[in-house]
Amino acid sequence: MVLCALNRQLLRSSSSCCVFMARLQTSSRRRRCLYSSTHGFNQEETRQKLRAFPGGSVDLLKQDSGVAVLTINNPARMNAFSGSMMVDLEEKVSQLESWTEGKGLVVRGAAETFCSGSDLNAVRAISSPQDGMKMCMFMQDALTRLLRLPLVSVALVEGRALGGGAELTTACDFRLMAPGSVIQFVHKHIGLVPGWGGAARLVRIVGSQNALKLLGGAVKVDPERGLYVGLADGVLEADGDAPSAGTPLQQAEDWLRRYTEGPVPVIQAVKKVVLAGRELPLLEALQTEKEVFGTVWGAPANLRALASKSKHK
Ligand SMILES: CC[C@H](C(=O)O)C(=O)SCCNC(=O)CCNC(=O)[C@H](O)C(C)(C)COP(=O)(O)OP(=O)(O)OC[C@H]1O[C@@H](n2cnc3c(N)ncnc32)[C@H](O)[C@@H]1OP(=O)(O)O
Repeated sequence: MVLCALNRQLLRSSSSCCVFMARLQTSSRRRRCLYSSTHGFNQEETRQKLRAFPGGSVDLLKQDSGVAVLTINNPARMNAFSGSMMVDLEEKVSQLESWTEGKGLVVRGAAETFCSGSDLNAVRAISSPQDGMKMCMFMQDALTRLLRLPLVSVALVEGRALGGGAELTTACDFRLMAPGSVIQFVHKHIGLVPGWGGAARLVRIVGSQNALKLLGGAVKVDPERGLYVGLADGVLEADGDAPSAGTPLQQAEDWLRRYTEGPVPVIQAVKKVVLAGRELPLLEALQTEKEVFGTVWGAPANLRALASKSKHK
């Protein structure tokens, strides 16, 4: 009887793991958005509404190394997200979802500061609660898909990452902080809570007690505290201390290289199996791991490695 139940569970998990794999592999335009009309959400309609709040840009540089750089670019507003930048972000995530040669991603802000969240002028102008919710759902979808990219991603935090900017750092696999930088979930100070998925991701990164402290206390997280609570994965060298270390972007790319060195299909497979382990119940995660394993077993990188005599350190 137990075996039958397990078989039924495996069958159920097999179908949902295929859905998970399909979600990872469908082309970006066909990818299912987190929200639909049943939630009162229409992505194209929201895109048009957001475009009514112009300013700044989100720029994407895809490099031959397989590492892309996404820059939040609105320095006159401390890289605050205008409405059109939210649309830009979603479009760049779509491009990255279709980038078959991608292995890594650095997310950073222009002019040596990260991002100060939503453009408060746009927030004030987004009058109706319904439109506020649509912005929230639009950004939750974009940031969830950013985190689900089959790329190893790192947020390069210089200056300040505030509000939605702090939430954006949690939509990357890792966070590197420059000396003097601050990640602060300031939402409480404006009578809000995170809305772009930052609370759900923060609990998974630092645990519920630390998340409650960082949100409830709107705590200024400097590099030392970031390392202590597990929000930061590394601290950059200060410019003057080690000129050989290079610019903050060079340091971030050097740091990322150890986790993206290798064939594209293998690095993408690594991210997919970790994603499954992070998001799925055990049996579905195991099924997805099996599916992903099947894509690399006997593939060129595997056969080349088996044919070579070199020992792996
Ligand atoms: C779910 C996300 C959430 C939501 O949408 O509900 C949010 O993210 S709400 C926004 C949360 N962010 C903030 O509350 C940060 C607001 N900004 C500041 O606290 C300061 O500007 C700071 C600390 C980022 C920088 O202070 P500093 O004194 O160094 O510079 P200024 O304040 O003079 O800022 C320079 C210039 O940038 C404009 N600015 C900065 N942040 C924003 C922003 N979020 N929206 C719009 N504009 C912003 C600021 O107004 C200055 O412009 P100026 O024309 O000189 O007034």
